[in-house]
Amino acid sequence: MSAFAEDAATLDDEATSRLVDRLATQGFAVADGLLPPALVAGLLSELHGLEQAGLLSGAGVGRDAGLRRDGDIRRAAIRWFDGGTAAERAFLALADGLKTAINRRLFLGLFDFECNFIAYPVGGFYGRHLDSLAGAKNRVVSLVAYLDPDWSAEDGGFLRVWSAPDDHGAPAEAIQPMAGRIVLMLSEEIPHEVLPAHRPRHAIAGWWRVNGSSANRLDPAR
Ligand SMILES: O=C(O)CCC(=O)C(=O)O
Ligand SMILES: [Fe+2]
Repeated sequence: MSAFAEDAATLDDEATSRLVDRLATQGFAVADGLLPPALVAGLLSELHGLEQAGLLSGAGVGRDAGLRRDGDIRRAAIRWFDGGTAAERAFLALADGLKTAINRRLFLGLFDFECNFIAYPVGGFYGRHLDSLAGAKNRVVSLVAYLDPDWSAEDGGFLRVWSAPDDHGAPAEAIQPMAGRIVLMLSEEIPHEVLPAHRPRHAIAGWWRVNGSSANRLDPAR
């Protein structure tokens, strides 16, 4: 019955290879139109349901350890995917297709994928960070997907990205979190931040990791 049957969601080959090319040359890449609109709507309504049911954690009120740990850098609430809905499974299937395309182009040996919903309240933000800390070779490529329709520039919440860990100049790009837009970043290379959102902001963030045995041989052939 769902409009996003798992097997119906396939990636457009050309758009995917353009995206992965830009990831390879630039360290990050943005694409619109790869996620089917019905899937984006389904994921947003799932996230709204989780919010209403009080099933997100770290909602910015300082009650749990996770929030105390990063409360200064992030004001948002999350929920890990458990693959329990058709929308999650369809998204994971698309992520798997992206993984194949990235591995083919960059030889990164991406292996598994973890991902969470993120809900930023009004005033929510995420300070500048790298998704993978130096020395911890875990997260190699980051994927962010945006879910909110009609996001305007006045709504804030831009994702600012820099081109290298030691780049403290002006951001390379400020990405407006439009519904259906996805962003890929090399997790160890691209610092990024989420500017304060002026309306509730809904996203998915996921990370591909390498498996243990290849974790010390990260060498994008470029
Ligand atoms: O919400 C976003 O745009 C980015 C989220 C992010 O950077 C993260 O979860 O690591
Ligand atoms: Fe991040």
